[in-house]
Amino acid sequence: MTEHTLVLLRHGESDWNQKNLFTGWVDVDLTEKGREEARRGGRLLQEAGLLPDVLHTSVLRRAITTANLALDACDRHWIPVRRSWRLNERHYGALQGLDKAATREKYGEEQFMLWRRSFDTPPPPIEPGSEFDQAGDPRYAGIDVPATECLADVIPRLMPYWEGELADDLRAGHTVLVTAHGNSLRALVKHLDGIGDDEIAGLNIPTGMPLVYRLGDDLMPTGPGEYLDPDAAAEAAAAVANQGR
Ligand SMILES: O=C(O)[C@@H](CO)OP(=O)(O)O
Repeated sequence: MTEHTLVLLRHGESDWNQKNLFTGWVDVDLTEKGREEARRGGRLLQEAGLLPDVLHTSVLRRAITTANLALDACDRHWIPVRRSWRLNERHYGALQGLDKAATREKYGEEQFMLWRRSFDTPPPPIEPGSEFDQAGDPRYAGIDVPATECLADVIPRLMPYWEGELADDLRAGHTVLVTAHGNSLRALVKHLDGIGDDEIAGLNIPTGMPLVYRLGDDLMPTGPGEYLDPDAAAEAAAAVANQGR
């Protein structure tokens, strides 16, 4: 059996993570802390001898910049890159741009958590033409930009990319780095770890922490995914879980 290596990396802290705003498809930048998280992610890869030889990113700046900084830190800035909107964060609908704590206060804990973490409750749809609507953005030309997405909506738009471009690179023997987002990575980890629709609410992906999977020929994990710095990852995942409190 050949082992295939997949490294998942959520982008470093973004401006809107720092401000505690729902982000989704809004193309915000990294904070200085987020940039340092990305560089540290790259150093962890280097120390572990896990040097990616192909990169896949979303089309959002926070994932692209994270990948650039991480790869620069491990001297892999030159590897081939593919980008896809299919790796984008889930679209947060009308919540994009809203403060998480104020939203929790206004709608209550239960509704807030249904929108944030339930498998199949989408946030209210974004108003067409409103400030954070991406419909006219040239990078999405020819794509039906969603008006909102729950995790159940992310899976069918992500899986063709997993089964296509990502599977091809993994099967070719490459060490594949995917830099993406909290919820697009939750969807991928749900598939890899076989997490049930109810249990997925408890999964939070920390920013800037490389998560490594060894996959068999069927491209399913041969063991649990492992964070390169498990203690820091657990602490950072708890901080994500507590956003809005
Ligand atoms: O706002 C978002 O787009 C996501 C990730 O930052 O937030 P949450 O963790 O609340 O799903």
